[in-house]
Amino acid sequence: MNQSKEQRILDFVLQNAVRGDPRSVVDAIDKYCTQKEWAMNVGSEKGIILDKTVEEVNPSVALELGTYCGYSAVRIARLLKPGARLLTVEFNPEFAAVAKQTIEFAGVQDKVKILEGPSEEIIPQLKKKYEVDTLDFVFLDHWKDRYTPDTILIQECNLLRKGSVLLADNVIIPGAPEFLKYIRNNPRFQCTNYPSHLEYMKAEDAMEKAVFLG
Ligand SMILES: Nc1ncc2ncn(CCCCCNC(=O)c3cc(-c4ccc(F)cc4)cc(O)c3O)c2n1
Ligand SMILES: [Mg+2]
Repeated sequence: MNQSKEQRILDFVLQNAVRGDPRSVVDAIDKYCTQKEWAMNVGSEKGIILDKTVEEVNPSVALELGTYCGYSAVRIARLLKPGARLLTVEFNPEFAAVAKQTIEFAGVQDKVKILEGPSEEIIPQLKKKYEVDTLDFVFLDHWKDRYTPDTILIQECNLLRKGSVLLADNVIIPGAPEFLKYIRNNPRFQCTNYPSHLEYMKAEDAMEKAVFLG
């Protein structure tokens, strides 16, 4: 049965990156997706915005919605302090399997837990089943029309604390206009827009940061 694009990306990582070196895994995926096949990883330019935000927040508990091949999970996990952890949600089992191998090859598996299922099911389980008190950082990179309902659900589940940071990918392409309207008009969030470009392309994109004010 012929390979998926995600399998081809993983094979390229296994053959071109260095086991235990997260930077080499990130660079290998960026190289493959620049030279061979486009894929919806956050990419190197928006990845720097992600890195800077993670370093600023220095989260003990981080949540990612939309794991895909594990590119941003590796980017986030490599920056986490000892004992800190990333929970990443992916409902496509094939993507989750590729991400698991990418994360293990990078050597960050002890910091990352892949939760398979739709975000709307997983989020209400975080406190009891996954022993989360509050989330310090949330990276939204899943269905763009789930950004708003999941941000509301995260608040309803009492998962945010004063200073929790949300960072949303793709607010221009594919776009999350309803999320921007919701979050920018919500007095409980302080928003900042970071213009950038669609991964591996010249088209304009942006990320939106929203700090929960409590
Ligand atoms: N609820 C729930 N819970 C858990 C889940 N796990 C996965 N999903 C489904 C997520 C499906 C992938 C989401 N990501 C994107 O769609 C995406 C697209 C583009 C893009 C595409 C074509 C273009 F021409 C231009 C830009 C670029 C990006 O950077 C993107 O992130 C879940 N859903
Ligand atoms: Mg994205």
